[in-house]
Amino acid sequence: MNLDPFGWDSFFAQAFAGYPENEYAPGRVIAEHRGSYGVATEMGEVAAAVSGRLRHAARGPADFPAVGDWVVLERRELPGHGLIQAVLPRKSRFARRAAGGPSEAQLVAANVEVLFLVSGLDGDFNVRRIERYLVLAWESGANPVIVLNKADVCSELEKRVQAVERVAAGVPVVAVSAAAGGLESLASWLTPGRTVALLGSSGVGKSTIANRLLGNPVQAVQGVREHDSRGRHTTTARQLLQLPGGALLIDTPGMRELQLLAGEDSLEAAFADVEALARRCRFRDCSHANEPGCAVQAALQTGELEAARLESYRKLQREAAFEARRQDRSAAQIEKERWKRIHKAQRERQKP
Ligand SMILES: Nc1nc2c(ncn2[C@@H]2O[C@H](COP(=O)(O)OP(=O)(O)OP(=O)(O)O)[C@@H](O)[C@H]2O)c(=O)[nH]1
Ligand SMILES: [Zn+2]
Repeated sequence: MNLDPFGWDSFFAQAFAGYPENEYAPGRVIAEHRGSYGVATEMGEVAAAVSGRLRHAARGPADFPAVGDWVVLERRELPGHGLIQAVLPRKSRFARRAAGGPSEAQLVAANVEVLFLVSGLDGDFNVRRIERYLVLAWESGANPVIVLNKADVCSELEKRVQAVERVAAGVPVVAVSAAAGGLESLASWLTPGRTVALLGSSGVGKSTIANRLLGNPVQAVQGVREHDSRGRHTTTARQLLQLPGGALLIDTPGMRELQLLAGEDSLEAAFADVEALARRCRFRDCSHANEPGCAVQAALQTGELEAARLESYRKLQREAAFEARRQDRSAAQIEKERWKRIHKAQRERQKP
């Protein structure tokens, strides 16, 4: 099987070049179930597990494979058994706080190239929330595209698109209606072999868009997710899906739980306008409260900067600072958790 349709390219080929081809084969993680992986390889899809070597070398959850990762498999074990020896460098990564305890980031997806940030144009419309998602996008390394859905029920379309464009800093903004119209305006990002993902709050239409992109409603129901009796989503195993046009969609439940886990750098990227103003303040450590010569306050006066945007930036800065303190754990604690994981894995293996 040719791996190009799964997104194999020169970036990954170069990373794989260090592994002898007669011993190792590359593959892409297309599904993850507690500790085991579905991996697409030249020999077809295999069920795979991480090797003891990888497990022991891992410094944290982020060193384990995630959906979308390209991994290095032991060739002699294929196609019957996939043994993952290494994870190739990532183009992008999406992390969330690991469940249970003060643990470090856990990956929910890797190597997303285009991230559709979905927002509703209906009563739920919220520019501040879009700002937050943009920070997340910059943090991940994927290229964001802002998708404003439900254009069919929006009476002030132009005004809202412009409001978003003002905070988007050059990120493309498209208005669509997944339910009523088509998604042709997303086509230019859906090129063969390119990996995309949808991110946005509950109810904005991510499932509707995913089903539309998948084209075949029957396949969409089976392949993506179904609403169970309680109206909640249940998920199936396949999490990296091939769209009819050849693009790849990562659709994992983990993406739904993503919260801001951003560093200062991505904040600065998302709020470059405020940063540029702050650099013009008279005092280097200006708090932009009531210092003389404050360019930020001046911009608020002229209306160049919206007070809500500044407040949003401050709030996100506080969160980032909190997160940084949380992640600043001692090496001993990381080591302790590593051993806990190893022992747990050993117990799992010993189960009949
Ligand atoms: N009017 C209108 N409604 C839409 C559109 N797209 C989706 N909806 C509706 O919005 C509701 C939520 O859509 P979903 O696709 O389930 O939203 P979601 O983002 O997947 O939500 P979660 O699964 O909770 O994360 C559904 O009732 C959809 O029918 C649209 O373009 N226009
Ligand atoms: Zn200032």
